[in-house]
Amino acid sequence: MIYTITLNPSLDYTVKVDNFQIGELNRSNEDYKVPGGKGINVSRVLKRLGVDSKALGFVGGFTGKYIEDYLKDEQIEVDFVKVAGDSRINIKLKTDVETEINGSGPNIGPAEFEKFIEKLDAANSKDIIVFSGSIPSTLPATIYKDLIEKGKQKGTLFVADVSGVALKNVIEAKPFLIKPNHHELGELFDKEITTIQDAYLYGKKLVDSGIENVIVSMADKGAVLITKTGAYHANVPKGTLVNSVGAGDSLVGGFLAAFVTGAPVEQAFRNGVSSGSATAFSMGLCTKEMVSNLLNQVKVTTL
Ligand SMILES: Nc1ncnc2c1ncn2[C@@H]1O[C@H](COP(=O)(O)OP(=O)(O)O)[C@@H](O)[C@H]1O
Ligand SMILES: O=P(O)(O)OC[C@H]1O[C@](O)(COP(=O)(O)O)[C@@H](O)[C@@H]1O
Repeated sequence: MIYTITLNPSLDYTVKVDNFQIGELNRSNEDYKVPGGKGINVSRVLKRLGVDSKALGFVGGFTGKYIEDYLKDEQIEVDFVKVAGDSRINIKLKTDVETEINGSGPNIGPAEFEKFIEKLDAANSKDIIVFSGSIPSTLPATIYKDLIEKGKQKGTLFVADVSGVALKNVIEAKPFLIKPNHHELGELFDKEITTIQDAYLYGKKLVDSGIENVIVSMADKGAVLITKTGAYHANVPKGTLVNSVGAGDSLVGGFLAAFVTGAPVEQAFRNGVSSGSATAFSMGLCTKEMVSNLLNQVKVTTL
């Protein structure tokens, strides 16, 4: 089973405004709501690619109910711990550029945290746990690291798509795979990373430190995969950027969907990049059809 963990789920509210004027009354041309949060997006992409997963984390209030109902409608198994406050609303403003405002999310108390840990304790050596997204301020900043160290003793595989301090901490626990984007990798090393060569150099440092696989996603420059035995670059297919929200989560989902069928990591990586681009070229998340249509344009080359 794949468990996706979203500690701070969201209702993503996307608003399209042509000719946006700051400080004025603007009216949207189009707006829509979807459940969000990185782990939830991974579960939704996995489902679209034909792979089941279980979504864990914390939800609360009317927004939490919306998130849970939406996922159930998509036949995604959920096992969220309920909290008293409302799950956050993240605003994705689409003008001539993309602007995001992510909320802080509800408080999580010790009893709720304990319930979550019990649910996660069910995972065993056949399972994959995906930790994605920000850590609510009421939880320990080392939560991902602590849980990886504990779970690795049981043989569970861990994937992490996190940033900032959480990424720093997670690295110490040496998960099976991490997927920073080039900004997040740059922040980690206090260096601006813009080239494939730099993504490789700094990603390699992480593999040398003991992480098995590192994928550095680079938006329209594709992605770099570094493993213990090799390094690869994947280009992106041709297409028009429609929406980059969830592109990174789609890469992770696409990777895992292929990996669980027994595909080697380089092949899973190719499927991940195709999935990321399929999402970038769509208004919502990728579909299986789009991912397979774009796949033959994604070439994986050895670095
Ligand atoms: N403008 C784009 N054109 C084509 N593919 C894209 C674009 N932006 C993102 N992608 C795809 O999505 C993947 C993840 O995107 P990225 O923006 O690096 O991740 P994140 O959402 O985590 O910041 C990329 O590796 C690529 O496959
Ligand atoms: O937990 P964070 O870092 O605030 O991120 C949450 C946001 O990330 C997303 O999961 C999108 O992530 P990516 O664009 O990196 O794939 C949104 O759905 C959500 O609003």
